Amino acid sequence: MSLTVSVFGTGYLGATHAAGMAELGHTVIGIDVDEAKIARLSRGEVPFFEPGLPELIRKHVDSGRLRFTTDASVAAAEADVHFIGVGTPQRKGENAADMRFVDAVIETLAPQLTRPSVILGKSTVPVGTAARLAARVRELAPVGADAELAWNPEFLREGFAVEDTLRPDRLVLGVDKASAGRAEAMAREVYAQVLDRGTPFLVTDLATAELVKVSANAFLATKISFINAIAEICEVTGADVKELADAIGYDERIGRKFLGAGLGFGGGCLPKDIRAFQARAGELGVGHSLNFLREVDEVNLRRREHVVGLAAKCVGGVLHGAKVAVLGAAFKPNSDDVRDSPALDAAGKLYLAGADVRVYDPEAADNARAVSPKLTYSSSLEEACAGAEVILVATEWNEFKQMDPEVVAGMVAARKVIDGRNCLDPQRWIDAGWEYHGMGRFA
Ligand SMILES: NC(=O)c1ccc[n+]([C@@H]2O[C@H](COP(=O)([O-])OP(=O)(O)OC[C@H]3O[C@@H](n4cnc5c(N)ncnc54)[C@H](O)[C@@H]3O)[C@@H](O)[C@H]2O)c1
Ligand SMILES: O=c1ccn([C@@H]2O[C@H](COP(=O)(O)OP(=O)(O)O[C@H]3O[C@H](CO)[C@@H](O)[C@H](O)[C@H]3O)[C@@H](O)[C@H]2O)c(=O)[nH]1
Repeated sequence: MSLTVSVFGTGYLGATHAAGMAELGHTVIGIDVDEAKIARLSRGEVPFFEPGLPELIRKHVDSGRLRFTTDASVAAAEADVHFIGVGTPQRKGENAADMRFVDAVIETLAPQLTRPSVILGKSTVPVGTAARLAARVRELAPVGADAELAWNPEFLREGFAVEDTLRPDRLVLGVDKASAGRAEAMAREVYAQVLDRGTPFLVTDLATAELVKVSANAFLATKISFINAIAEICEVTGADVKELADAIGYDERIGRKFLGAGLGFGGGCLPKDIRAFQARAGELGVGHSLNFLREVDEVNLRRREHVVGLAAKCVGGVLHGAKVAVLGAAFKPNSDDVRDSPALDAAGKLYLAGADVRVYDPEAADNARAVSPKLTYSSSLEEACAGAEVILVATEWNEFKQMDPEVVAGMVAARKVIDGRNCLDPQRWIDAGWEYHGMGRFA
């Protein structure tokens, strides 16, 4: 059945979710407080880089099934179900999540709910948030208990956001067990097409659903820091972390995915989510349970220092005045997101050490310039590498993986490369006369 759906927040998650819901056959209203973003989306333009999303947004804006507005009352009047996909960033100077945006949606929307409705939260939130908001909705909504709130965490990956939205590994729904069950029935209708394919659908209580999300991200972050800690050992023993990861990854209990050693994890999710999780555990009096996440964070941040140290070694110990090409600014390829990007952080550290840094990223330069305006950005690989004394590959874009070491040799002042993502073929670069440094291999 076709429903009318609203999505509050049209950022990386919300815009993709809105387009995905339209693709599933629903009529969708995307709502944001950012007027410029809404204006662009209304023209069928996507304000960020996400493969496949522009096509999907344009398709459904053109068909009339997807529209965008800053007016929340349109959603309240028309939609059967409201998704919340606004940001929950790290609070300045603290580990905890900033809940202002989620709270603002509830305070704006709930008083306007004059007909039976369901609110499904998708944002990543501290455990306990959904129960608090469910009570607040009952208090504020003119329809009272006929407005139900449930939590439906999102697991999409940037770069694969459309695919992950339309074909998720699983759907999780946390419901208020005391409610009338409207939320579960509505979620089953919204996701009918996805469920018909046999996608696992787990219905839990509110706290479990919230914890599933942050536990998944904590596990992924831990897996990456585990292999990076092993990489540190490989670096002092001459062992090869990639061969090691292959070998342990064949054990199905371990698995090869997320054992990519390198510059570590960044982005708008993993770093802030492990910090918010620790903060929440502390509030609950069980901070000790997640002490290991502090170490996960520390291992991760050490990788950024490590590449700066390697770059210094490559230029004879003195970074001041040394020409360094940093290839990549996005936190991962196929995204223009620079939130907590290891690439940009490493570039900033090199700059602060006095290096003459040139950053090149095929998609993320504008976002990078906005957060790190003092860095120098190149508009091509050639421009960044011209005269470089060392190259740091910081994001594994295809353009960098496919570089021909013979060709790049013609651009640089010295054949020295740091492969911060272990994405180059070391032997090929060594054969072309390069000094090659990997992460946890060819150290
Ligand atoms: N980015 C991802 O890949 C991803 C995946 C899963 C979960 N999440 C979670 O989803 C949430 C959103 O993340 P994001 O990356 O899309 O953030 P984002 O910053 O890209 O987007 C958030 C949007 O919310 C808008 N907003 C703020 N206040 C609002 C309000 N009161 N009403 C309407 N819109 C409002 C902002 O203007 C912005 O456009 C976070 O909790 C994040 O942890 C993100
Ligand atoms: O083996 C690996 C895998 C990833 N990374 C890094 O880890 C970060 C995060 O990567 P990824 O998880 O692919 O990106 P996100 O798009 O941030 O997705 C994560 O965060 C989202 C927001 O919560 C969740 O929905 C996703 O399931 C979860 O994978 C990036 O900097 C990667 O470079 C590594 O260093 N080594």
